Amino acid sequence: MFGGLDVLKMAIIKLLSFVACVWVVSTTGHEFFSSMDQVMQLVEEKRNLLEQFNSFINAEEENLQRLRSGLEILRQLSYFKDPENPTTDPVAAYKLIRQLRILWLTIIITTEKSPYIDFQELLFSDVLKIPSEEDVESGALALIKLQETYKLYPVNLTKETPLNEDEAYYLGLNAYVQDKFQHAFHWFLYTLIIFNETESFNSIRAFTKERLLEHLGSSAYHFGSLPVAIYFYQQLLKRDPTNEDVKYMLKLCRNLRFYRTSNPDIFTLNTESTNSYEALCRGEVKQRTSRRQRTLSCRYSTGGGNPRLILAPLKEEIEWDEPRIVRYHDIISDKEIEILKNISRPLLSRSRVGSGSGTVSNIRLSQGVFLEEDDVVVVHVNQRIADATGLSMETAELLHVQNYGIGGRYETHYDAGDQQNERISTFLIYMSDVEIGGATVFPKVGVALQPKKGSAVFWYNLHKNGDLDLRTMHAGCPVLMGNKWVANKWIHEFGQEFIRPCSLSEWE
Ligand SMILES: O=C(O)CCC(=O)C(=O)O
Ligand SMILES: [Fe+2]
Repeated sequence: MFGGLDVLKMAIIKLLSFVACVWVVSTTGHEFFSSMDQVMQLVEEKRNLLEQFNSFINAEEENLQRLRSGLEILRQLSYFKDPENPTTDPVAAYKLIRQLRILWLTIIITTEKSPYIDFQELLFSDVLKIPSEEDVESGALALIKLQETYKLYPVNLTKETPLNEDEAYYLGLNAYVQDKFQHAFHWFLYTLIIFNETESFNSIRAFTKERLLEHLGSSAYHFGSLPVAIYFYQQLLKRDPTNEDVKYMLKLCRNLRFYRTSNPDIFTLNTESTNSYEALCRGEVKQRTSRRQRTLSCRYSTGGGNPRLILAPLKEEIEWDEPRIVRYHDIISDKEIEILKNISRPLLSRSRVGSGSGTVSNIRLSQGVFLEEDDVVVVHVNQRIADATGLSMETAELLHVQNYGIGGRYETHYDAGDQQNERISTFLIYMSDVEIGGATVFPKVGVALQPKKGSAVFWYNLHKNGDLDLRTMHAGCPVLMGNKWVANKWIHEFGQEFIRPCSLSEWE
């Protein structure tokens, strides 16, 4: 059938890697898409590349000039002027030999390697940080994931930054190979609209209209929307009447229509919640929970008479009662945040999940770093966490700074597992606001906490008896717009015995 789905998929995968190869110059092993801050630093890389590229073109122009004058000299040589009647004058012979030799050497040198060798060296060095093929591909998948979570059509997603046909087509292909046929269809449709507007301009594209129609038909077919598939296959057949594969697909779709009872609407994204995590990320908080949230209170806290807090009490807000989630406002200043970001920037690397050194996973799209107490700001922040929570930092982990990238997120997880000396509690500092998305959500209890720069949220992951509190399952929602920075302090059980006495009760 139609070359078979697998064949079509293989062809798409090949095309994807081809497109990525064309777009991407080199792979430096440096990852961009998982940190918005790293993406923003690409502006600097672009400026550097622009300057070097300009110098390269100037040098190449000079080189061409030299080659042209060499060609002119060759033409002028009397020997070449009259090959029928070559001269026997020894001086002319010597002159010819010498000039030819010099010219030959010049040609060799000027054609063999670029006069501006520094540029080539720069292109293939680690100095210039260029996005890798994986960056382009993962960035595309992150955009599709954003569409899924926030139910976005291509027009919604591209409101700020329109995409050209090739970019949109590439996103369609990425969605298609991930079996996300509805999103693939919408990207191909978006591509078709631009294609039709620009068809007369004869622009160079990575695909043909026939290919696009085939993908539209195929995405609709796999989604189960047979009438739409038939429509696009018909369009394709009009342009390519002898295409046997299309005739076969048309026949197949028409036959299947008799047996299928459902006809899913490919044009409308289903806004019913697929899971409560995504619904919370979209701000769909239940009436009941939002009312309960409103009854919770705010107060000034001195951490039970902590001398450091008597003069500057903390602004404490109860965000949720069970499990208790407390927000501390203005726990860290903008200046301290800038310092923490500056220390972290050069040290960031892709976040991992799991025990030990962990593994890179799409569940957690961000870059992070654990900060030693080398800087006084890190020491002060750790001290403030100790003051606010009243807990010992003796066995706590180092302060972990995180920056999220394109569609950056951390899907539902528990901070604690079932090891010894578990993470008894989490102190999560928001080091930025987030324009859209990026909330911290607790799907089991229906809580969504919006990042607010300078504030922090705190909760216990364990009951007093040491068992995991299942209600603390949480997630960092995908960032739709903004550059989200957080800092985590994970506080462990050991050392808290006399501060938070354990309980034998099953319920505490
Ligand atoms: O960024 C967030 O909102 C949550 C981060 C988180 O849960 C974590 O890093 O463990
Ligand atoms: Fe977490």
